[in-house]
Amino acid sequence: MVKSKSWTMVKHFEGAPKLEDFKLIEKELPPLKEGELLLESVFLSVDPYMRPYSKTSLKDGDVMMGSQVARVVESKNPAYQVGSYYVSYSGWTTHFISDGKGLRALPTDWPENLPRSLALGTVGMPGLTAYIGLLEICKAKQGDVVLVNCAAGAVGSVVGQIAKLKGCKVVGSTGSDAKVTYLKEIGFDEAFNYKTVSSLEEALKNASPEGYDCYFENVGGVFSDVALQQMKQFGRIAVCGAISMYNDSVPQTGPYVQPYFVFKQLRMEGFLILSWEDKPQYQEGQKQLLQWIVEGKLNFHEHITNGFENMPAGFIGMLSGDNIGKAVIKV
Ligand SMILES: NC(=O)C1=CN([C@@H]2O[C@H](COP(=O)(O)OP(=O)(O)OC[C@H]3O[C@@H](n4cnc5c(N)ncnc54)[C@H](OP(=O)(O)O)[C@@H]3O)[C@@H](O)[C@H]2O)C=CC1
Ligand SMILES: CCCCCCCCC/C=C/C=O
Repeated sequence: MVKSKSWTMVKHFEGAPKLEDFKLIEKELPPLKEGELLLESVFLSVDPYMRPYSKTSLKDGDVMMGSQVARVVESKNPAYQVGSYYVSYSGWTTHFISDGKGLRALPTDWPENLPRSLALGTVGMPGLTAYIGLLEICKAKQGDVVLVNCAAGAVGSVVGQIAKLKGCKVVGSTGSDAKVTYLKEIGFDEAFNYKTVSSLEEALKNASPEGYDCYFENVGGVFSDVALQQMKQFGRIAVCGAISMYNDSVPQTGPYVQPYFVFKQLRMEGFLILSWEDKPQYQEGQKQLLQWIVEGKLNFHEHITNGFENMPAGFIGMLSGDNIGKAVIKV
């Protein structure tokens, strides 16, 4: 008998998630039936979407949603070999039984020397979000000035690096001086700490006096109000996330933006990476991201929390900005 541990959401979060909102449970898994396989999580992902989606997709006491890189430890399905690795959306759990549905194999040419955790980060959902959002939604091209916030995180750090590879000028906003230094190291032209600048408007103007062609939006709220005013004519905005608003129980109100959109002829589009998973750009993007890493053109950084027992702390830490690069839990 295999015992599986899972983290549940005790009750819906009010404001920022707290440690007492989570409970560790344990259950015995039944023996495998024909066609089934048993997997153990090796790395688990903590992502901002878990906060807004918990509101709409979980009820009190449910296991927290989420993805992992998992290894097959027993198989009664000839299509899945013991020892092979898959990405699965099976929630915050150490072991689970699958019939193979929804398992996504790691790319076959995965280099031996690359951590498999990258399948949750730069070569996984966040990396692909950056790739699709920048190239398909923002349609960034050589010479464009690109602005990205949450710039040192899993998505933002890849957005900035791809934009540089495509010949853009890149400006990043982030929440600490150490993160600003990191952004400069990975090639951002300009970076600033939004928590310490005296004026966001001035920081954006200093970084690019001529304004912005592309804005990769991860934060929303006040940042967005200020940034939208500095778009160039025909600017494109990819609305990827709004992390500054995820803990709100009362919606924020802000300045009305329609005049900027009319007189600057802006285009703003929200997107979810889930809608791209079966499109050719997803596979192409994954191949390209892996190749750029192998060629040394794309840097990655991971913020690893050790121990499944520390997963809630890792999640809370990521939401409050502890991470540079992708926040991952190592079991
Ligand atoms: N549309 C889609 O399909 C997808 C959207 N996303 C979105 O992309 C964004 C980035 O996600 P991801 O890269 O995984 O996460 P990150 O790795 O960037 O981690 C989250 C970061 O958010 C920043 N942050 C937290 N609170 C605030 C705040 N109030 N204001 C500004 N920044 C804040 C912190 O960085 P700092 O120190 O800079 O404050 C923190 O490190 C999120 O909005 C997420 O929802 C992600 C994946 C898919
Ligand atoms: C029940 C929904 C599970 C969603 C999993 C992946 C969501 C990725 C899109 C992220 C959006 C914002 O962060």
